Amino acid sequence: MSSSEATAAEDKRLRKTSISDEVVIEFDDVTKTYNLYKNDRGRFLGIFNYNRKGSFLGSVDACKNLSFSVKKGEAVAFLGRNGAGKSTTLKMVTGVAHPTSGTVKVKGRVSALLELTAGFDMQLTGRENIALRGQIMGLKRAEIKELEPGIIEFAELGLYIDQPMRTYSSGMKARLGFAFAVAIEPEILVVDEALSVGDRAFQRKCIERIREIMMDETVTVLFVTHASSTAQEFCSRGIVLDHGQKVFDGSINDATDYYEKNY
Ligand SMILES: Nc1ncnc2c1ncn2[C@@H]1O[C@H](COP(=O)(O)OP(=O)(O)OP(=O)(O)O)[C@@H](O)[C@H]1O
Repeated sequence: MSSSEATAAEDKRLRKTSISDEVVIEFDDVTKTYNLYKNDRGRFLGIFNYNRKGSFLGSVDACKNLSFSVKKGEAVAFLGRNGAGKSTTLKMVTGVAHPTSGTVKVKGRVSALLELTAGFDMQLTGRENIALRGQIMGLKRAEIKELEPGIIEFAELGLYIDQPMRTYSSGMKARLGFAFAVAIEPEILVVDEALSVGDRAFQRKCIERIREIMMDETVTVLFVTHASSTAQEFCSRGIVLDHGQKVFDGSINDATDYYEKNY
């Protein structure tokens, strides 16, 4: 076997290779603008275009004229410096943020390993929050009941599963968030590399689980990173963002080269 064949074989072993032609994520000329105000009162009044007191400070385009599409089964790394617009892009995929102009189309069940504890009701127990999150995601009661034991087991919460979440440590909350996100068999998985869940032992377990999902050929993965070997290990494609704009889109090796040379 020649060295290029050996490299190709190695690539095949590590990265997802069967990518379908079906487009599951499409950004068309997307701009996301955040307005900045002196204080929360100004921000609130800004919603009604009422800012006579001059609390409007300016605006930031977190994403600017961003267009790209992702096919089912692709694993794409988003590279860029702090503030480049990576999180904002992913938030528009998960539906937490909406474009100021342009369109975002997403097809399939999205699971986000970003802000794991957002949306939990701290007065409810862990078990009740599983049901609540399931309902919000449109799952049927029977489906939630089926997922529940696996989530509880993965989160390792013991008796705390029936205690109000306000009594949980921050690591315990994140563990439940992670366990839920990976239990629902996502079709699109959004991962922030900076994600930290619980202690070291639990983090190892999470990384293992993320690896398993990422290797599933039918799952589309979006991965946020500051250029790392993990992205090269799992992703076949890299998109480099700079001040909200796409400045490179190509194979992961070319993308990390571009990023390392230019930033
Ligand atoms: N809610 C918000 N209100 C105002 N500005 C925001 C908001 N969210 C993001 N921004 C701004 O938008 C820009 C892009 O931010 P974003 O979080 O998407 O960058 P990032 O590439 O994920 O950065 P990092 O690597 O630091 O996580 C930054 O200038 C940031 O300050």
